Amino acid sequence: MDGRLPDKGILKSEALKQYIMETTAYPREHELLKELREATIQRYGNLSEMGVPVDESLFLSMLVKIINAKNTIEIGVFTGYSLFTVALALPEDGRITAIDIDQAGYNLGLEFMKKAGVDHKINFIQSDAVRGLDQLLNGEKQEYDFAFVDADKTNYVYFLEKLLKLVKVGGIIAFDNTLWFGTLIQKENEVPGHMRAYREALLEFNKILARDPRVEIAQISIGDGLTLCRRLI
Ligand SMILES: C[S@@+](CC[C@H](N)C(=O)[O-])C[C@H]1O[C@@H](n2cnc3c(N)ncnc32)[C@H](O)[C@@H]1O
Repeated sequence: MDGRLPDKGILKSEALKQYIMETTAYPREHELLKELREATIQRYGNLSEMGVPVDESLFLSMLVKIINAKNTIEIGVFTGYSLFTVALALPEDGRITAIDIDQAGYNLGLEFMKKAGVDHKINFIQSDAVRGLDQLLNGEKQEYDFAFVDADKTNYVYFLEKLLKLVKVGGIIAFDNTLWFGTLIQKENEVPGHMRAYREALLEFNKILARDPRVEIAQISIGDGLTLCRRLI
């Protein structure tokens, strides 16, 4: 993703966003997640916005615990804020398979995951996710309890198809950025050019999900929009 991004998130009141962060998110942020967030800003500047926001991380952490997830998968790691969140939330013998085409971001996050003693739960695969998921499907049969998808939005339909084979019935597939900075309700010409392809893809993806009988869905208005899909069949 290149070019400057508008302020992240669907909440358009900066004051309310700040209130949420300061009252309920930052006070509960794990010290090492905070350190990773700061290191990400230092290294990546404006692109650090790609990491999930702190309030969404707290939500993901609670969700993973509520469903007693043990074996999970993540598509789109960057420096690993969401990966580290899930690694902390999993039990000691929990496992996350994480796929990203880029390894440099992950290497930054790994330092902090090692400090927290959760790196043994992570199996990082440097690969294009389309190829990575195909390899997982062709390998030893695994059943995942939870999947978090935060990679290229033009492939969300493809990721859904593959994950519906990898995540167990009753498991959750969470798709991030499904409201794409709130641009889905804007006219195309009001949206910065570099954000239009993902806007188009997400408009289509949300429609496809709404009529897919294989999943129960819930659109969560947190961060940049998070859609939970529970596999039904
Ligand atoms: C929004 S960032 C992920 C942020 C991360 N979840 C976090 O909380 O820090 C998207 C990541 O997806 C990766 N990515 C994009 N398209 C991909 C693809 N087709 N296959 C694998 N990785 C991809 C990018 O390299 C980038 O690191």
